[in-house]
Amino acid sequence: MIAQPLSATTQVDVNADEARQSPLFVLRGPQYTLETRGCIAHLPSGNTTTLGQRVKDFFANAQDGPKVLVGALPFDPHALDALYQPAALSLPTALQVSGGAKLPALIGQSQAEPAPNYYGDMVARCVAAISSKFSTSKLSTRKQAADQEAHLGKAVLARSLLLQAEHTINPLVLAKRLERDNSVTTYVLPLPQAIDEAPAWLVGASPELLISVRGRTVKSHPLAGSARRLADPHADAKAAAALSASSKDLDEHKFVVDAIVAALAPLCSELDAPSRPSLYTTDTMWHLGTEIVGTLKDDDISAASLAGLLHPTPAVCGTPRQLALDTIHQLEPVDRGFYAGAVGWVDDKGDGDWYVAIRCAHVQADRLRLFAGAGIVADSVPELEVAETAAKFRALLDALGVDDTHLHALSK
Ligand SMILES: C=C(O[C@H]1C=CC=C(C(=O)O)[C@@H]1O)C(=O)O
Repeated sequence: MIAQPLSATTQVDVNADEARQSPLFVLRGPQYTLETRGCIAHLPSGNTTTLGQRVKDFFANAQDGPKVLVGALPFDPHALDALYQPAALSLPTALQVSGGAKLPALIGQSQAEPAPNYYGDMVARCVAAISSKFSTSKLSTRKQAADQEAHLGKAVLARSLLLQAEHTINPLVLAKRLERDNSVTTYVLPLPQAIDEAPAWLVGASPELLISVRGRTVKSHPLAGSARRLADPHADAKAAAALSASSKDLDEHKFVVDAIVAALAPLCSELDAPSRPSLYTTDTMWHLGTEIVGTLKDDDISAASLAGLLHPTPAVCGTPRQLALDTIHQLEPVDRGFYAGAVGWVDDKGDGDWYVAIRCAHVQADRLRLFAGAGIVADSVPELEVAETAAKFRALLDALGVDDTHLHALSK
């Protein structure tokens, strides 16, 4: 559907009410922008294992309208996804937001859930649960341990920050602020909500491509292993060099690449993944990243079925998957919902792009819940993971104009 970068620009005037009446989906990345309006039909919801088949059945019986489904997968692969066929695709748009591009002021104290010290305790408990078979000094026994599916090697633990605004937040204004970082893909999409609740949105700026399909070409760009960007260029370069050389971060990264390669290899005639990650940077974070590129054996495999197969990768969940999911459910006090899920689109030919739904906020009326997670491995240090998650909130906090002096909840 979107093979070429689009360049035309139109202007639309959108306020929060219109956005609600006409569900608006926006995915804006360095290569192209996809915007959709309205909703013709919902994909019957289900879990990741049935996603590919449901999408296929949907397009086999699709009504008139754009032959594309847009939406989100929740973090929990057993929970229900939320995809729909939009009524119209818009050209790339310079959003003119009614009332100017203002966000309401934040009021009251932010609330960290869990509190940072509790998060540190969660990390310590997780490190204790990680099998010594996975310690970086014992890599030779690691594959054996993973094969047994019995030993936890990595789990990604998240925390959240609740913020209260003076009045209703327009999700499009927040997305527009996030767009200032052109290394990320920003997204805004409506989320399922209870009938008596205000409209809910997921708004974020993801640096991480879960899967992209164009014809038989597949790409994935997993990230794992992080360091905060620093204002001083010399210190910033040192932080990046330290990240590249960190055995703990390289280890954390390898879990993700191994899982994606293992899932894609049986479906590809060619698959290329560099043996060492490279540095990837956003305005606020350094990451280790690996570009994986392959050729599918079969035309019949859609971006949706691959997203369902890969999600949740060890970049947001852990290894082995089920054990990591159990650990996350035991330790995290707040349900992730669609944070650490995936957002994207798939068309009737199977092409599509799905991004990992990180660096985001769940926005509902005048409240925002920001999420940030960090990969925990045998060598993780609780205080450093508290600091890393604090740094990962920065993308959203900068967009909201919140500085550290107003944010006691971030690290205390
Ligand atoms: C889970 C998140 O980040 C993932 C992506 C990049 C680096 C990560 C890390 O270094 O832990 C995480 O795996 C998040 O930002 O909430």
